[in-house]
Amino acid sequence: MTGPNELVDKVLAELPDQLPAQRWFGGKDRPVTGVRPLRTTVLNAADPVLVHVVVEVAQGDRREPYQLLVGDRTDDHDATHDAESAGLLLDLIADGARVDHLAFAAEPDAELHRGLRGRPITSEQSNTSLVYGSQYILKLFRKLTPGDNPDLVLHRALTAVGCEHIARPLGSITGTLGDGRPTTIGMLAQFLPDAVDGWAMATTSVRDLMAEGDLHPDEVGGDFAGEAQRLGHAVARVHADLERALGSEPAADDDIGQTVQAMRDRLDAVVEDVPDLLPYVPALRSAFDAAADTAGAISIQHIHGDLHLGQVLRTVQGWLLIDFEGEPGTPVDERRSLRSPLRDVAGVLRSFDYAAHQLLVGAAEDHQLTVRALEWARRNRAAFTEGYAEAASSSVGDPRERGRLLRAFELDKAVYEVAYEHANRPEWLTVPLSSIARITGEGA
Ligand SMILES: Nc1ncnc2c1ncn2[C@@H]1O[C@H](COP(=O)(O)OP(=O)(O)O)[C@@H](O)[C@H]1O
Ligand SMILES: O=P(O)(O)O[C@H]1O[C@H](CO)[C@@H](O[C@H]2O[C@H](CO)[C@@H](O)[C@H](O)[C@H]2O)[C@H](O)[C@H]1O
Repeated sequence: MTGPNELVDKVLAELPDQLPAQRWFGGKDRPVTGVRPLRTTVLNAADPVLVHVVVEVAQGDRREPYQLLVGDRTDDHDATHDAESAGLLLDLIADGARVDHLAFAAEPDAELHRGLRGRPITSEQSNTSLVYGSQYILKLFRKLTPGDNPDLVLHRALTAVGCEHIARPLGSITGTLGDGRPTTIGMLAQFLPDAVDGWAMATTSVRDLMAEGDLHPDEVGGDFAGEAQRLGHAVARVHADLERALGSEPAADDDIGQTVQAMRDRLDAVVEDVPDLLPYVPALRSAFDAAADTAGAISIQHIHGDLHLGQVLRTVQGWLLIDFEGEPGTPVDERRSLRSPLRDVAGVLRSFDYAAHQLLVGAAEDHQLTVRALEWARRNRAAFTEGYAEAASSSVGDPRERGRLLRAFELDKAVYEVAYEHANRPEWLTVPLSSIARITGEGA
């Protein structure tokens, strides 16, 4: 039998080669130059061996902490793939256990069942989520950001005001990184077994449309516009609940100036890594400048920060928003700051564009399908903004009346996506790039 220390040594020795293949590893854009353990905590010494490890991944000057769960039950020693090891984590939360620097806790009024086995969800994303029966989902944040994770903070705030469009938070795991700051490393929430994510629903609708080449989006059975409008209601209500829970304030001229400056800075940074963006830089800059000149009075508050169709779930009780962590590639202080809710609206609008065009990636040019994709995106974007306007709080108002600012947020998001796709899914780079070409009118 291999002991905890030997296992950890083996895993750490193999990690530099294995990281680039992990969906959750956010540094695929440059080589891993080193991995060193920061904290190693044995959660179970034997049968199954379960060790929590915080590692620091170095990529040249960039150094970032990630968490691993190491075990002896699976060939790759990733204990998140072992049902019994995953079950131990839930039991530790239910028990309110403390092991070394790790504090496991249930939320104050949550009554948790022990003894359930856990399985990783198949659609692995930036983090690793484990599902227990049809009851709970535990998200283990892979890249660790010192401090309370906005996902947990905003879920708690929304629960406190009775928000109906989120999954209830049920527990947490907190650790301590190098500087001694408590850091959220896991969040347990109510699992919605009947949920279908918005991306799956939207892309099914697009597929149905593409299969009926000569019909328009409002003529096919899988029309999504009604759902898009209801999603608009849900997003507006979550914004109103966040405002009720945590307040809002009018943005000062400085804030708008800084927001637009951050867009320009992001553009400068991304174009360095992705020269394909170069032809669009002048048009992007003037769209950002136009937003600065015309922003007028805007209200800022806590927002979702990375809203897209993969972050919304359709359940029998309506649309829910998940994953309030913000963009994984954005500095955490910016993610925790007060921002315009129009940013989230822009995120969903981008997502409709993605859903419409993803089937065309790598396919031969087909005029008919290109026109249908544009029609689908236009119809659903309009339905979503209409729904949002119907339910928006008075401080946010109708996004359609903030055209230039919304366009700038959309383009800024598309620039972020260029960086994200370059680092994670290079074959998808054409999706945000062709959107930028369309929106700025600079040709594809
Ligand atoms: N409460 C929930 N009920 C059902 N499924 C969920 C729930 N929360 C998340 N999921 C599923 O897990 C996936 C990943 O969750 P998410 O919070 O977006 O993690 P990540 O930060 O890794 O992107 C989602 O796309 C969704 O399919
Ligand atoms: O869900 P995450 O927090 O991991 O968000 C990251 O990954 C997303 C992709 O999984 C990425 O979203 C982009 O692709 C989506 C389709 O897969 C599309 O619906 C979104 O509009 C588009 O932004 C997201 O940007 C990234 O932060």
